[in-house]
Amino acid sequence: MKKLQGIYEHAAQMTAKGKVATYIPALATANPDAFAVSLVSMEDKIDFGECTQLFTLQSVVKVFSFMVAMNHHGIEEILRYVDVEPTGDSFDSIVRLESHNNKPFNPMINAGAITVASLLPGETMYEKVKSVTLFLEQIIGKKVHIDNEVYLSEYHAADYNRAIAYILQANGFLKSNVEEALQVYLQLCSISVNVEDLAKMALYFATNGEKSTATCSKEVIHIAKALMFTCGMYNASGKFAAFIGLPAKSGVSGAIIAVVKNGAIEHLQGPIGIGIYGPAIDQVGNSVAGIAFLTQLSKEFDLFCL
Ligand SMILES: NC(=O)CC[C@H](N)C(=O)O
Repeated sequence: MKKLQGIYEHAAQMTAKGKVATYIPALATANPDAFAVSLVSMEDKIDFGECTQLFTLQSVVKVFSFMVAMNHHGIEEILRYVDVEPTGDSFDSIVRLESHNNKPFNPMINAGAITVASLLPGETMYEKVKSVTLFLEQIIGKKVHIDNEVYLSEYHAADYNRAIAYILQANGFLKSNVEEALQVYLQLCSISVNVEDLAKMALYFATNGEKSTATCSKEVIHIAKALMFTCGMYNASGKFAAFIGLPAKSGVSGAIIAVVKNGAIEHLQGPIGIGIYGPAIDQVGNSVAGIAFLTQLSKEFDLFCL
């Protein structure tokens, strides 16, 4: 345990180098020094820091809503609305909505995720949100709730996302109206979890969902993992793939999931899911302590997946 403890303690010091997100007012109240990590295998788990602390998923949810939409409509249909190509731009960038036939480049950027939100199964906003929360509840094994304060806070500061949604609608990529797509998207971003929940979400990918009641085709899980590897860490995804080498997804709340298909970390063996919460983020939007932790962890325990 000593090596892992050392990696955690070293990374915890890095929180000072980041800042909590403030563009969503409710996120600005997070404790910048918070840093919690959970690692789970099929048999065991290791936790560091305050593991019961709740926070919102933010962009981490994008992977799961994409999977629910693909499971429902089929891969080919979803690919008509959103591509699987990295952008190298920031997650909220609007510039490429005028290239590439106006199609969102991938479901990990806001444009793609808002499109996916409009495609979720269900007639109403409530049913669309429910389709994703149910999927997550099956993966985590407990009920999840939406943090209404964070949702409303972002909803009232959502000009940028609303602008993206209007462009998408004008170009024929939304299956619902702008407000509904936006509300579904923002409610999904506001799903509240702790790091152990995140670790279980990551373990789902590590095991290809094999022992879970959350059904998803293997092909969809593969696509989701490939997207995490190529686009999961915003416009730092290339560096993350090159220097850490794990499929991962982050959110501006400071959440990260990282997937170890087959590893040995202290007494954990085989598929391992990693969940991280460190709200002090860098300029790209990734948890500074989280990146520091995963960089050293991957190196010390030889986790590079390729
Ligand atoms: N990168 C993120 O986590 C972004 C999610 C956030 N809800 C937004 O749309 O801006």
